[in-house]
Amino acid sequence: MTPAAPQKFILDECRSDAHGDQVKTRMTVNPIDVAAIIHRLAFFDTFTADEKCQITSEDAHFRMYNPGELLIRQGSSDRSLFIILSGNVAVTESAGGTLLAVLRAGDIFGEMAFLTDTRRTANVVARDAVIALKLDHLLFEQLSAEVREKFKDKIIKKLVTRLETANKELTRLSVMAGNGTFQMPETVAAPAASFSGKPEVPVFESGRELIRKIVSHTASLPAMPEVMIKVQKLIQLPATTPAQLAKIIETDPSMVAGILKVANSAYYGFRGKVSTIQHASSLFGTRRLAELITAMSAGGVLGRAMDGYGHKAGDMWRHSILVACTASEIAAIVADDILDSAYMAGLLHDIGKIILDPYVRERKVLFDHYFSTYPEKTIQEAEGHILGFNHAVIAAILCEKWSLPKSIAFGIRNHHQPSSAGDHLLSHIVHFADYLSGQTDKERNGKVPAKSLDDATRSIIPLDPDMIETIVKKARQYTRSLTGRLAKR
Ligand SMILES: Nc1ncnc2c1ncn2[C@@H]1O[C@@H]2COP(=O)(O)O[C@H]2[C@H]1O
Repeated sequence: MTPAAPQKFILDECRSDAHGDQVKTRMTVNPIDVAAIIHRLAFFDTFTADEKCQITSEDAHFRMYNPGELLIRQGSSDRSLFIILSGNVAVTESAGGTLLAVLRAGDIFGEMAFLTDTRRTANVVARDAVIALKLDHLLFEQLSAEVREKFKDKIIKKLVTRLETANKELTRLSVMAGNGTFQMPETVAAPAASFSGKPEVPVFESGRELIRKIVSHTASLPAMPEVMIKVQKLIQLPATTPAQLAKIIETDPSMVAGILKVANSAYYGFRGKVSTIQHASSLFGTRRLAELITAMSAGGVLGRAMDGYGHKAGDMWRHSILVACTASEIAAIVADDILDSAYMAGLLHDIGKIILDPYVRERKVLFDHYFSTYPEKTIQEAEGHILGFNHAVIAAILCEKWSLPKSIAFGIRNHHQPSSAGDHLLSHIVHFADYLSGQTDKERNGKVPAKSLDDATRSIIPLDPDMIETIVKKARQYTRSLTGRLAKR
């Protein structure tokens, strides 16, 4: 059956002006095109050709929206119903910016306010160029009783499908949170959305959506500290001297004090008091000085308190320095050509947590419940179950933004499952260093679950117990000399 094409057809293109107000431009569109779209959409398959013609009459409101344009604002009180003819829209909720759904051609939205005369429950934003049929009450009342009934049937079907999707999402979350054995806490197991108001329970984006969101917002990720950038540039040049490195920090009194404190610590055991940065830099030499400045400059980013992970200010910085030193001590034994990379990868191995912290905090109830069910599980296992990926995976995004060498990004990416990195030595070194540092953390704070050492790492880096004891001792002293305290999570 061929649908009757409307006689005349006008599209309103909506744009935001400089003040953010919506302005409409009318444009004529080939009616055959829209009639063809409507004919293809399953949504209209129960409508007769005459009924389709009624809908696409000259009074109908077909609209075009640009990518990013707001079709519905949460809390507003208009009551139109929308049917997407082409393009995609995102349904989000204002409080946490959570993505509730992505709707496509043939999907209907705005039915909640349309049916119940309540305020809009979510925002609806065009993801790309969208053409939609917008039916307000006036237009709806002008349609024949049969057509109105068919619309109502479609709305009911959509609501049923949406409820099924919400139920499936809840089941998926509970399965992800523990291979089907982990039960969601009461508050989370409640129905995801009542459709008569705000969702009672937060509906979180899937792992894939979350990664997409993070990747599309890289501008908001922390920048590499200025001092670190300068050090990285200088150490690429073979002729760089300790004095040139010292110049970077000599106007920063807290950095100078930090370097002098390390120079006078038991870890280095230099003879006599070191009281100038020039003296300290000549004693340290280029590589050690570059490491120290890098570690200190990372304090601003790594030293933040992280509510989601329960790290107090300074906790992660101390742990990172412990892993950095342990990794470079291991590299000194097994591959001294990657000493610098080992230190850097060790220092930044947990940097993905900085990006994930707000999302972990948002899902705190899930994490708390996971750990109360499985106290021996590690944070990366909890992330895998709840988010679908762990912080090491997400660290690669920041490594790219900071233009770090690919090998460092790869070593960080694989530090929790080094066997997936084959014989990539840096991945095994960072894993070994994190494992040994985890033991220090556990000694200091019994609540930290023990990390296990991958068998592949054990055979690729066969350290004997004496070597391990020496490495751990040196790394603890080094961390103490830099931070004043031992690493503690
Ligand atoms: N979880 C959800 N999944 C899909 N669409 C939704 C969801 N929550 C709200 N919406 C749609 O977003 C619209 C916002 O305006 P209304 O509240 O009128 O109607 C709402 C629904 O059509």
